[in-house]
Amino acid sequence: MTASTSSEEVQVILLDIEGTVCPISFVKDVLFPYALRALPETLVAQWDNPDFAKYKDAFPPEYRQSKGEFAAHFQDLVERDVKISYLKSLQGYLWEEGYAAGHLKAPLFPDVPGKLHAWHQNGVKIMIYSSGSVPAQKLLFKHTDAEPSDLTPLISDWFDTVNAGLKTEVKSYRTIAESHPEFPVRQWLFLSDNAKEVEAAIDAGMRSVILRRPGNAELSQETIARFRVIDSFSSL
Ligand SMILES: CSCCC(=O)C(=O)COP(=O)(O)O
Ligand SMILES: [Mg+2]
Repeated sequence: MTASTSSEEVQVILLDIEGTVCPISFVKDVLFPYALRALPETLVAQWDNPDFAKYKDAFPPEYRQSKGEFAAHFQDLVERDVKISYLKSLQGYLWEEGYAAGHLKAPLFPDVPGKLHAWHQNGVKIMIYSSGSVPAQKLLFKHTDAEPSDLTPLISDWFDTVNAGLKTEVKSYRTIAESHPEFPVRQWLFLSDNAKEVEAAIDAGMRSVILRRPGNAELSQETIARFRVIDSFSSL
């Protein structure tokens, strides 16, 4: 494969989601509002359901006193785009029905499906690392606008803030690489829109490239000077 940024072959492509494989607007303007709208009805129906306890009880006790306080805290976290695991876990649960009913479908950047198939065919492992929960990641890749829509068979492993840690921390990338000791860390390539994430991955020993996608925040001159920046997976 040609994803190499040096002479050694890349064996694992580790992918961010938002701003890398799909537009930020899908997450911020479609997924987040969908979960906000679904929450009140879900709280009424599920508040005392033991199956819902794993989502509810993960919230701090001070926000579990009433449905109103719970919903207000949820909304505050979403508005501040806080990447905290108890929020991400509940969002994934709230999106489930939307994907199943066909109301949600992930719009991938046009170069993404073809490249995922090509990497997979060439034996390169594709893994995901997103702040979105692993169940939410699987929903997104199962329900894409690609043909075929379900791309989950192409993905070898999934990482989030629960099983790996925060995406801006070097130790998270070490944890991920160490979970697949068959691939030395220098054979991993992490693709993300976020310079802090890319820096952390490089500090952990991975290779890493920044995606500059339509709708992403503008990159600083310093970022452009320090890191390799591409506009499409076709450049790899
Ligand atoms: C798994 S789709 C939802 C993505 C999400 O909730 C999010 O916060 C995006 O974070 P990313 O790490 O993919 O940029
Ligand atoms: Mg991102």
